[in-house]
Amino acid sequence: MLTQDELKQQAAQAALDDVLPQLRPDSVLGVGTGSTVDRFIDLLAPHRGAFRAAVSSSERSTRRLQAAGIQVLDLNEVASLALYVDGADEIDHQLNMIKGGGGALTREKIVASVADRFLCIVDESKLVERLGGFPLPIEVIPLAREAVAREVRQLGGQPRLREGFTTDNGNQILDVSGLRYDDPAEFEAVLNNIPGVVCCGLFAIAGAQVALVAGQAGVSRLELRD
Ligand SMILES: O=C[C@H](O)[C@H](O)[C@H](O)COP(=O)(O)O
Repeated sequence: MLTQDELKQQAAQAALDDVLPQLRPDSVLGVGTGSTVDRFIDLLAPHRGAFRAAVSSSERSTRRLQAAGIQVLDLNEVASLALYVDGADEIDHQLNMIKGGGGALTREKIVASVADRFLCIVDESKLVERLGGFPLPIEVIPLAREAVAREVRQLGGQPRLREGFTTDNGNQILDVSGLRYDDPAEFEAVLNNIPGVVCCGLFAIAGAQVALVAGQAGVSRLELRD
């Protein structure tokens, strides 16, 4: 029986196998955040000569990429990204995701939005029939924290401030449990519309195109048709 850490390693290896043939000397790769992506970065390090640079979605990943000798570009310096690789806290079979367990959701959503293709790497514990078991992270402007919390309660959620945590953007996170929604993209838009919400951890308006899910029986590939 493989441990969750071993499955994350397998997902990262599968991502590397997927990504490497696509890299060109001028390629810039979008890189997400989290323990699964950390493994991907470590596997990518020996191949740093095969591509130009990365765009990172967090200070944490930037430090790890730079320590691996991979150049990190500011997103403003990049006109397009062919590919973005990131983990998720939950993913459903339509490749909608909940992200932000590590608090990097806003930069992740921005970098992902620039990329042509989102490759999600997860262990099988993250694959769910319906999103919502994992409390939904919402990044908020600090002065709007209570106002957003009230709105979220109106929507049926129970918000909880992530104590002692500040995002890379200087904001706070509300982790919201108890939310029920049938249409993740529609609900993402509702949350986006609350004043003071910087970003919510639902990635459904633009989800992943491909997911590599590492399980006891191997890595399966879930792909959305265009
Ligand atoms: O903010 C963090 C990100 O959204 C991560 O992609 C997510 O939390 C999954 O992280 P991990 O690979 O550590 O489970």
